[in-house]
Amino acid sequence: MTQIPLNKLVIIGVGLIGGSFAMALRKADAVRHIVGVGRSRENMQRALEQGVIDEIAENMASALENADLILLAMPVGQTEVIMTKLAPHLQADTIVTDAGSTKLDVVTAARNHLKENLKNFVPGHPIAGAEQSGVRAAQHDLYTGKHVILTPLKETRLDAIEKTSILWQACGAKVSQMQVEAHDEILAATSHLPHILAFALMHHLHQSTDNPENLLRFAGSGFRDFTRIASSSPEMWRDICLANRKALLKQMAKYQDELQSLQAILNNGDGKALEKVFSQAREMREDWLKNKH
Ligand SMILES: NC(=O)c1ccc[n+]([C@@H]2O[C@H](COP(=O)([O-])OP(=O)(O)OC[C@H]3O[C@@H](n4cnc5c(N)ncnc54)[C@H](O)[C@@H]3O)[C@@H](O)[C@H]2O)c1
Ligand SMILES: O=C(O)C(=O)C[C@]1(C(=O)O)C=C[C@@H](O)C=C1
Repeated sequence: MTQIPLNKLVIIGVGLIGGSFAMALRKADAVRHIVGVGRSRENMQRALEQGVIDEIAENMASALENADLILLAMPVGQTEVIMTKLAPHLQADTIVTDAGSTKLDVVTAARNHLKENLKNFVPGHPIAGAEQSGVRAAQHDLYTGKHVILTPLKETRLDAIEKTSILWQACGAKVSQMQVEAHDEILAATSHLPHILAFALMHHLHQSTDNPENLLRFAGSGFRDFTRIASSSPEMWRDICLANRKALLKQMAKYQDELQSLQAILNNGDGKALEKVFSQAREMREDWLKNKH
């Protein structure tokens, strides 16, 4: 009989991401017992009833006792407080990993709080998700075929990285490694900027009309595609934008330059220049779709 990789898994923040990790590992027969640590009693009760977790933690000490692996899957703004709470109860061989969308802030919190257990910390980020949140939205196949980026520290134990990779692979994901700073720069461009643009567009429309129903009555699928991610959790995106604000502000400044350049082209009625920009943009997107793996 093959050995089950995890005897006890602890999920802190049993929402879309933590819940989906639990469901995927259970489906893969990779875990025996799952304990959830939560903020809202209602969400935790639902997680228990859905069979996503086996137990709601009474307190951090009992939750962490004999844990093989802890996944932090709450909004990144909660990382400091959670690390402060879990650090005193960590056992020497428990792996701690996370799913946060930003990495420098999370790694800094780990350096501040995990002390001798820093070697057990494997920072991670699944590039998979949705605009819905809460355990109700969790799915066992959320990570199938998706990338997971690990940003291990120089102190991280190799076997902890290996184990975390194996677990994400058991969820169906493709695991890569990256430097923390590179991660935050890249994700500012491909995830954080698009989200802030989608929120900004909806907010701009909200501010620009007294009659939103009338304005949006004939909005079509293009509008739906562009604004889907503006339905995402405001709390989660507040935390991400603040945590990665340096890289995000750089992207926003460049994006404003792009808009200004398009404004000038339009002012000049320069159809040739407009078509050139659109062609380059389309080509890049088509190549990405073709090569996506
Ligand atoms: N949603 C996405 O698309 C996506 C993708 C990749 C990574 N992430 C990251 O994963 C994490 C979770 O995102 P999500 O989409 O699952 O959010 P979510 O809102 O669905 O779940 C987060 C859960 O954490 C709980 N929580 C909040 N504060 C807590 C605390 N102090 N202690 C314990 N539980 C607490 C909330 O009650 C909620 O159930 C975030 O850090 C986010 O940046 C999200
Ligand atoms: O599909 C979505 O709704 C997402 O926003 C997922 C998405 C993204 O692609 O930007 C959001 C945040 C993450 O940290 C990773 C993935």
